[in-house]
Amino acid sequence: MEETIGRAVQTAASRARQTGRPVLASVVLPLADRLPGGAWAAAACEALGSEPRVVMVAPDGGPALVGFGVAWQLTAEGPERFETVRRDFSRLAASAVRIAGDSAQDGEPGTGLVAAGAFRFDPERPVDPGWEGIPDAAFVVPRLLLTWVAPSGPVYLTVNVPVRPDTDVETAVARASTEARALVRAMQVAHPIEPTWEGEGPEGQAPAAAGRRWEADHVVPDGKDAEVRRWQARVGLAVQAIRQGSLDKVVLARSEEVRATGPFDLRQLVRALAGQCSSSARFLLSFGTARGQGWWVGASPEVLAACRAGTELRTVALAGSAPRGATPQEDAALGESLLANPKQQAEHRWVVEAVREALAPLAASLEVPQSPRLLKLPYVQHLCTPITSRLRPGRSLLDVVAALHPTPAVGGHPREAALRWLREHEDLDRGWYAAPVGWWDAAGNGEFWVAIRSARLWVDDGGGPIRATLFAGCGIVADSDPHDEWVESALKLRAMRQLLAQAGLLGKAEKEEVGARRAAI
Ligand SMILES: C=C(O[C@H]1C=CC=C(C(=O)O)[C@@H]1O)C(=O)O
Repeated sequence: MEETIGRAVQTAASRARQTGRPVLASVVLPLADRLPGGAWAAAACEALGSEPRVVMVAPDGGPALVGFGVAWQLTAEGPERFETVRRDFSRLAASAVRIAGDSAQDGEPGTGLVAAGAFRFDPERPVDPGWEGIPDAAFVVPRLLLTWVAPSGPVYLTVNVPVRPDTDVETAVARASTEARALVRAMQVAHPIEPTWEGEGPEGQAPAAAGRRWEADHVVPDGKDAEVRRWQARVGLAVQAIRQGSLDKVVLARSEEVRATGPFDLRQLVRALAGQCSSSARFLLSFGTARGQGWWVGASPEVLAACRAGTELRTVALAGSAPRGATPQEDAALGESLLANPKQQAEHRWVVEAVREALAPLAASLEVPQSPRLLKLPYVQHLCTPITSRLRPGRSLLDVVAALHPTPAVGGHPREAALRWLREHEDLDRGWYAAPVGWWDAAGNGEFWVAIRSARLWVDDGGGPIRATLFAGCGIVADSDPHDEWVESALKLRAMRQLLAQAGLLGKAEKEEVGARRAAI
């Protein structure tokens, strides 16, 4: 290992001295042939005692990435944020020294040069204090990166070393090798963490736990009347604007502030994330804010764009929601009526059409099913249309992300009218909520998800309990009912409340509910 890292750093140092600019040395090493599913979380929890900077786990057995430290940072501001980080990353990759050591495969998805991070939803909206100092695009190339190409497939370790013209090669190699060895040792003793509950039953099967059907009186907490009224008034305004013809659909979001009642342990949070619904992409990013240390976590069911080898493209239209039923019969009936509901179908169709339109110049041969299917999650079921295609030559995943965001699943239709309406009426800075979160690599692979079912956690500089802001939104169309939309948003917030409860951050009542769910499954 040390020899391979040494070779890469030595070459990068010569290149850096020649050009007078920093160069990244990147080495990919196979770590083990096979490690059981769930081990990605163990690595993050046990390794080094240092906290992971990024955790990104694709749904349903896609690649899982756990990154430590920062070798390179890519940031950008403003509407051009997608193009800026794409260009900066391409430059970085063009000058980098890359070695796939031993029997490591060059170009395995999510190995080597990988940038992981998040974008701001709307750079044109004024920034609230909670998001102050956080760039509109914030990506890192981690110093150490563990990649599970598939849950029980090979595991790779990438070591990235930034090398400046004046870097002392010996010191840089020794440091990188020591860090890498410590991580490998930690991995050997790490115990895989299996998900504590998978969250959803197989499609068509009703969830086993009682109480999954959240009626309005369960989800409207005491003392929140004023908030409910404010929300309903805003939904009313949106419906009015739609009926007057200024837009067809707008997705209205709200947030919920929670103060932790238990101590914060990042390992617990990562464990809880591992236990989240496996048909959602799990992500965790740690970042510094003006207020102190922060984390951005979520379990999103919505793929914005995923790409393999620079060509194969996958996205999904996800919009239209119903609760889960308490019995298989009720669950199936709720699903059937969602599929047959013209309001929900219209809400969904705007997304499918917008995806078609946005992809037309970027991708060829779009495959779009005639009608949506159901995606069943622990508390809600959605209308879902998976879309596949091939990128046209010269186009990149970041071009697709820029073109798709925000889809009418999180913004509205027409896009610009919806964004203008939101800037004026939504009393919330979404920050990274509902914006693309994900990673891409130098070999044309990458995955971006829409950061819904997400929460921002932070601890003030002075210490004290962790605070969390949970986000959820609902698509509003001409015949939306403000009360139903409140219930729907409360159901969506449940995913993150459960996560916080499982991480030991929320109180007894939430924990008991999780306990009941586990017992029932
Ligand atoms: C905006 C969110 O959900 C979107 C994704 C699926 C279904 C949605 C809906 O039915 O409104 C939303 O478009 C959210 O969860 O915060």
